[in-house]
Amino acid sequence: MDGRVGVLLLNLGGPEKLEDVYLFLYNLFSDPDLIRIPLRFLQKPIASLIAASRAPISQENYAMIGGGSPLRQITEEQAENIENVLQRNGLNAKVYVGMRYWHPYTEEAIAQIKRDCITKLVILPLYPQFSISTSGSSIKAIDQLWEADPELKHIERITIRSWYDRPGYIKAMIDLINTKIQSFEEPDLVHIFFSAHGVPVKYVTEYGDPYQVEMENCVDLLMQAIRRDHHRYNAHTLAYQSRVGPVEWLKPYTEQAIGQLAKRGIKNLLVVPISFVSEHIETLQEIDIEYREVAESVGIHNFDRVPALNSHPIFINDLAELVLESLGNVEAPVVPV
Ligand SMILES: C=CC1=C(C)c2cc3[nH]c(cc4nc(cc5[nH]c(cc1n2)c(C)c5CCC(=O)O)C(CCC(=O)O)=C4C)c(C)c3C=C
Ligand SMILES: [Fe+2]
Ligand SMILES: [Fe+2]
Repeated sequence: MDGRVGVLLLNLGGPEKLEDVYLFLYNLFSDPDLIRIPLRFLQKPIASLIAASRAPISQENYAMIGGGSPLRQITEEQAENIENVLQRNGLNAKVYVGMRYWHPYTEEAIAQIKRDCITKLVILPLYPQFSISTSGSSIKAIDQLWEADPELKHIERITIRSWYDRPGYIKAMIDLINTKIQSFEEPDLVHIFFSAHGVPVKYVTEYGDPYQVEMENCVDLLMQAIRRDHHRYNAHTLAYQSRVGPVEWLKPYTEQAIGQLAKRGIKNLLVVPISFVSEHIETLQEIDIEYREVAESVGIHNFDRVPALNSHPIFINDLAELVLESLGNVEAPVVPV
């Protein structure tokens, strides 16, 4: 292959220390793809107000998980592991991490990509399902960097939008779900509860975000695979967590759905975080602490969560294979880690 191949993993980023929380939130709320302030010149002043008002509660939450987000470390490990699988398959590519709202920022990654004289870049968002608010926002930021810098035009870009239907991703998820189901005393009675990160309803109804459809398809694929192994597992729910602000978000909301299931007599709940592939505050604090408390308070005492994929080998191999396929190298199956 001519030139040098790079792979850029996109992610959200998270504060590494409690002192970072305000600036991280300010970056997040300054993004018009995350909250749209109709008057553009008010975006930054309003972002600083919302960030200041949310910072204390957000800091409390980060304090509960050790004082910062583990996202950077996990994403850097994923990058290293994908790079190793690519190398083993004869592709001498370098894998970079570009975060939207914290270090290493996407801009920093692109600057390094330029210095490394990369000529072909595979852009791979670490969100299985596409949303305007996540992958969309990061891809747009990259487009803007390309428009602003003529030197970047020499780098060919291959952008992967979403990949929730990849067989390796599904297989790795099923592996984790099955292991957890078997750890319950009565595996047949386990209700599988998919908890996705929410978005405001108008993203789907007004802005055309495919997020909800991709999420529902993803759950269907996972349930089909689970039923192939265990014919009796029909019981599942998809709900949406982590809403912020006063507007309506996708429903059902996770905490309300847990209450409804308790009313139906469900006693065994296995939560599957589904919109994100790494541990972060929404799994470690919101599900493991907040939603566990909600479940306990309504009488669901057998409550567990499936771990995030992080560097699950089946998942890492699948992402490497996805990169190879996007480059047209499909002849050989990947040599696994
Ligand atoms: C697919 C995943 C995610 C979607 C969709 C998403 C949309 C979205 N998020 C906010 C507001 C906040 N998100 C925050 C943190 C955060 N968000 C995601 C993922 C998605 N967000 C993750 C993984 C994280 C945690 C990162 C980490 O620290 O590890 C936060 C800050 C935390 C807090 O204060 O609760 C906010 C705020 C909106 C408004 C939105 C859709 C429009
Ligand atoms: Fe979020
Ligand atoms: Fe949250």
